[in-house]
Amino acid sequence: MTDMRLIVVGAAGRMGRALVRAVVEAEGTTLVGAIEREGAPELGQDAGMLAGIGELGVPLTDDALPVFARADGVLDFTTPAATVAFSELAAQARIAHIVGTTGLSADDLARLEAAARHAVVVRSGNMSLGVNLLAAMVRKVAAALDADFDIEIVEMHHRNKVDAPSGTALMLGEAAAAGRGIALEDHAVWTRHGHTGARRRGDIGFQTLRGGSVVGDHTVIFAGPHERIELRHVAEDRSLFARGAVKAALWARGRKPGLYAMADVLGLGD
Ligand SMILES: NC(=O)C1=CN([C@@H]2O[C@H](COP(=O)(O)OP(=O)(O)OC[C@H]3O[C@@H](n4cnc5c(N)ncnc54)[C@H](OP(=O)(O)O)[C@@H]3O)[C@@H](O)[C@H]2O)C=CC1
Ligand SMILES: O=C(O)C1=N[C@H](C(=O)O)C[C@H](O)C1
Repeated sequence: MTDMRLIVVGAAGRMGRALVRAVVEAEGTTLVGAIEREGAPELGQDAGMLAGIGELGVPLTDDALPVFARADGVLDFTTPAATVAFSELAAQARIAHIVGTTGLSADDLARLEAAARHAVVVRSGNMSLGVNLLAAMVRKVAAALDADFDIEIVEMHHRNKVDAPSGTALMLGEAAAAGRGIALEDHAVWTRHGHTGARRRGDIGFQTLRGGSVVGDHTVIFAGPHERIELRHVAEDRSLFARGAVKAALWARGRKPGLYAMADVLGLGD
């Protein structure tokens, strides 16, 4: 089979550069385009040079349309607004859209779902094997324990992260809620400050830490009477997420249009 032709959007970003390296390193994929936002200072620069792997002959451009027309898939770790716009382009071009962007609103998600009627969309708040396994474990543990065990989710990320809680923390919260058979939005506690009163039975709490260069730490705590279970994942390098995204693109090739999750790619679905 010929190589899958991939585009990286947001190619000058932290994840964008890791994605360029992952596409070049993977077997069966070729980088055919690198997109950045209009006015970005990196436009015209070579994607490989920016990613620290030498010249690839792929200059960064803000003219997405012709690039989408010659690709099979797009890897997108950008911003919610950009991701929604790229989902429409990917749907028109009928190419796979791999979405790692977090902080999407309900309206953004509805627009991704609409795009997924025409093309394959794989979306996950975390593309690593470890976190997707962790989510499956959290669901099982939450199903096995009753509300005598209080669930708290703690995450820490680098100082430049703009959304909170992290997409991964939300995923883990959804997994815990699914295990318990409750709706997360009815039980989530996003912040605590001041005289909060005692903890409400069955709530799922979120704590967000930001600082330094932390790639991504997540802990799910089940705190019961006289004992505590803590399930933890530590991401050590962004290449982890980038390799997951390339794996998702290869999995998406030739598949029916629809909205899929990384759990589908990894065979961890229900
Ligand atoms: N699902 C997962 O496994 C992971 C998800 N993420 C998520 O990925 C996203 C990006 O993270 P990160 O790389 O750290 O962020 P960065 O800010 O470093 O990168 C985002 C890039 O997208 C660019 N961009 C913004 N708008 C557009 C546009 N319209 N067209 C093209 N490019 C655009 C930005 O340009 P500029 O800066 O010039 O605005 C920037 O270069 C976040 O939502 C993060 O949470 C991160 C890691 C793993
Ligand atoms: O912004 C990041 O850096 C990360 N974002 C994702 C999230 O919001 O969970 C995944 C990873 O933890 C890194």
